[in-house]
Amino acid sequence: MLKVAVPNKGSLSDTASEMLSEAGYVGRRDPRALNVRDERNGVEFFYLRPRDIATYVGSGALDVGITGRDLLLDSQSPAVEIASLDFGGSTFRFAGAPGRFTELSDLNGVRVATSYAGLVGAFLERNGVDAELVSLDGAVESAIRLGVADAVADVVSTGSTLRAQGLEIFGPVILDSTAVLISSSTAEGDGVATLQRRLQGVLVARQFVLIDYDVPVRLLEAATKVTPGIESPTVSPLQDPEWVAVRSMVRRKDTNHVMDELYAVGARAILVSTIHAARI
Ligand SMILES: Nc1ncnc2c1ncn2[C@@H]1O[C@H](COP(=O)(O)OP(=O)(O)OP(=O)(O)O)[C@@H](O)[C@H]1O
Ligand SMILES: O=P(O)(O)OC[C@H]1O[C@H](OP(=O)(O)OP(=O)(O)O)[C@H](O)[C@@H]1O
Ligand SMILES: [Mg+2]
Repeated sequence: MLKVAVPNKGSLSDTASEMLSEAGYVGRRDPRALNVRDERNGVEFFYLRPRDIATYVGSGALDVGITGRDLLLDSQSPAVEIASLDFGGSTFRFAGAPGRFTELSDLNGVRVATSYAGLVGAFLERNGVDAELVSLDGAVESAIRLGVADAVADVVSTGSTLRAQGLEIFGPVILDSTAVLISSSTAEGDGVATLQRRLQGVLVARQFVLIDYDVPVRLLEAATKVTPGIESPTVSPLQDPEWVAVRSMVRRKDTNHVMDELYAVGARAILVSTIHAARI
């Protein structure tokens, strides 16, 4: 059985479980269950703290897992990222009192609070900065006001936590993070490939829509430039020999722009439908 680690709490847990369920796997009914066996798919899910997932997967105790790229790097585990899952996006940044710091080298000799000491320590070392790390469990933005640090390094999503504390981002981006699928460097085989393909299919179904339209044959080339699809658009004959029907996949976020452009080119009867599931 393929052993898969899933976040049991925190920002990544709901979407990770939703994606697995959309990919056809059995989820947990009891929110406190620590593991669930999905016999039909030959997978056992282990619900673990996101911070611990890279440790379990890196040790080979579990085959694959869903966690954050920042947590994977922080753990310094030998697990490897095998796919980006396109949710839980954040950046990892330094922040301090407005005007106090302008560049990375200003951190020499100061105290930096973080709950990602592995990630931040490695970044500072790579960049030749000698700062004192203060390791905290969370809510690190309070560390400056409370006097235990001069700067912080933390996850920034909307930036509202930093703003609320009156702190200002400075210095380079430490990391762009997202939820990722990780595997033990030794894990391979059909189970992992199937899981990866299924999750990829969920991403495609979430990110793309299907667009259908009719267009005069003489305008086909211009129209298919707007909707080139993933491989190539499907073009079908219509009863009227001067018109064809076209079907193509389009990024969901571009839908309305694409419809406007198609209409301007001369396409008509433009219909958009959602994709329920996909295997690309
Ligand atoms: N506000 C956020 N928006 C998006 N992703 C986030 C956010 N906060 C944390 N993450 C991501 O979630 C992962 C951290 O998981 P974690 O379980 O620690 O989440 P959490 O929300 O901090 O939970 P908790 O603080 O309750 O432990 C990291 O990969 C991080 O990049
Ligand atoms: O940029 P924002 O949208 O404000 O999000 C960033 C905040 O979210 C996370 O905090 P969380 O709620 O996980 O609390 P924690 O610091 O205790 O982990 C993170 O540690 C930041 O503090
Ligand atoms: Mg947190």
